[in-house]
Amino acid sequence: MCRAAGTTTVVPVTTTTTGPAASAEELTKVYGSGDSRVVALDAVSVDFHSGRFTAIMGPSGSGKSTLMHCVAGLDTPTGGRVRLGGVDLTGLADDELTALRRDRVGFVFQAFNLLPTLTAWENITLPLDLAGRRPDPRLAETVIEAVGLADRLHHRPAQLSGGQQQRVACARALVTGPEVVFADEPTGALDSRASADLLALLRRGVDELGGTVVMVTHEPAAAAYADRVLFLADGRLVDELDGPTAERVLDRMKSLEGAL
Ligand SMILES: Nc1ncnc2c1ncn2[C@@H]1O[C@H](COP(=O)(O)OP(=O)(O)OP(=O)(O)O)[C@@H](O)[C@H]1O
Repeated sequence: MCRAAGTTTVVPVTTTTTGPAASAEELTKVYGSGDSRVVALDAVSVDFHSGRFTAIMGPSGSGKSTLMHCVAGLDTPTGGRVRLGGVDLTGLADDELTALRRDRVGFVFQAFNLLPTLTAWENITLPLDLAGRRPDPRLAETVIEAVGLADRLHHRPAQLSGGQQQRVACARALVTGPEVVFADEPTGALDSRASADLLALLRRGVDELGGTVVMVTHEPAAAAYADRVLFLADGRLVDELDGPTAERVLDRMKSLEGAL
């Protein structure tokens, strides 16, 4: 799964720190061949700006997860380019991609993916331990305060509610100070109250920690926490909305689904 601390893989770092936190250029992903060929992404170009919260929406099968996985270095594109924190992912070897994900990216998945034998605190600091890094005390304190679990840090995941577990996963994603946090349906397994807490936490990660969040969601109310919503249909970027409200997102989704 993860690499042990002390491994020597070094991710190439460019000297440029301006520009988007991540970007895709003419990104194409094709699965299968012949009769089972599926074009999941069809020449998608998009920038994910630093310090912004972007939601990705679209009908089922439109390519949302594929886009996120390719930009996060979890999946390899068929064509086009991905840049993440100034690094061109094209042609990186597997161990370089692993190191890049470990050092520069945070993930929050629908299934919380916490290690059951570790406490909340040990789960939160696991990526740092694996990278042989110590938590930045100020960042750790801010994250723990934001997560609101100061009195639960020594509990194991089974002793926490689903909402609390997801907030631990979110803290784990934020505590490394990553270039981008990628969240794939992070509220999919939560009730509305726990969803609101989690989304507020991601929002604070952007507003107070200067993070960059990219989130795939089906829920207009969740997308309304973002600064910008991208809409995919049939593997193409077909629309976007700045300063979204749940109503406006729902309207766009209805017109998209009506057009299919
Ligand atoms: N590993 C795979 N092998 C073959 N086809 C795949 C694979 N992964 C995804 N696809 C196909 O690629 C297309 C896009 O899938 P993707 O999961 O990115 O869509 P999505 O918008 O995230 O869907 P959902 O909202 O249902 O999760 C779909 O037609 C899907 O069936």
